[in-house]
Amino acid sequence: MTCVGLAKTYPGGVQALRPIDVTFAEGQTTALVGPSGCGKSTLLRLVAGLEQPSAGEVRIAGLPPAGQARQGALAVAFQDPSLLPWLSVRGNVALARKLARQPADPVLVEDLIGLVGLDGFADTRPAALSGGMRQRAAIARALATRPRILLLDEPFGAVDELTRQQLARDLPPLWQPRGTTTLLVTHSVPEAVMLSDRVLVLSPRPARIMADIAVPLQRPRGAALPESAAFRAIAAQVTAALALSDAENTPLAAQ
Ligand SMILES: Nc1ncnc2c1ncn2[C@@H]1O[C@H](COP(=O)(O)OP(=O)(O)OP(=O)(O)O)[C@@H](O)[C@H]1O
Repeated sequence: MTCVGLAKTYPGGVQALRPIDVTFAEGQTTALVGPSGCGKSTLLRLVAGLEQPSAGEVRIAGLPPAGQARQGALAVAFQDPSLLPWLSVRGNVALARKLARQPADPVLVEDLIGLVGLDGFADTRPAALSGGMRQRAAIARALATRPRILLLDEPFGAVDELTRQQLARDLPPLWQPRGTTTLLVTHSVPEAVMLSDRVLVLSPRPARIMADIAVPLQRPRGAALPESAAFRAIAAQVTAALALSDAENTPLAAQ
């Protein structure tokens, strides 16, 4: 997946993204971190085909993103999960396959619901779930089509800290062995390092890539990994790059 000269200025003149050139290797997970409002979600929405670029383009296996989403090859789980209120968790997860015209796979649907920790809530409707549970349902839904590209925008934002850490350990094995290319927006440095093969640190708005940091830590990654020297060294690198990015913050960029 490649972004070539990808830039976005919103109607009204807010420049969110400077022209960005970046290639995401197949099967890799990349975390996007940067100051609030810098343009991380904009980049994700452009890659998802939910937003049109002002310049440049996104290519996924040589094609624009829109067609990929329709075929279920590209899936998103965003911070505010848009689950259908009249369907149960199971119904929402299963619907993703139907919309992508993939055959029903009840076993996969049950497996995913269990893996995100919603066993016992498969028949529950979104209104009766907590925010964190809805986010987990959205992750299960995103994985239901076995996408090649997975876009996660602060997917654990409403999840408590312990569950967050558990999801950061348990979820990557769901997509990594399948060669899924994953982009993850997060505000948490430990989460970025735990989940990814690469961390991109973005500048204040309009975003550009300030640092491109490799995360060559072995998988699977266990609960003790954040205590290791290797993990801490990478986290320190990301934190230092974020501090540099913050230092660039002008009153204009902070608006
Ligand atoms: N639809 C829109 N119309 C106009 N401006 C927008 C729109 N969406 C986002 N913006 C602006 O573009 C800039 C980047 O927003 P974006 O949501 O991409 O940032 P972000 O890095 O994801 O922020 P956060 O970390 O706070 O979620 C912000 O100044 C925002 O106000």
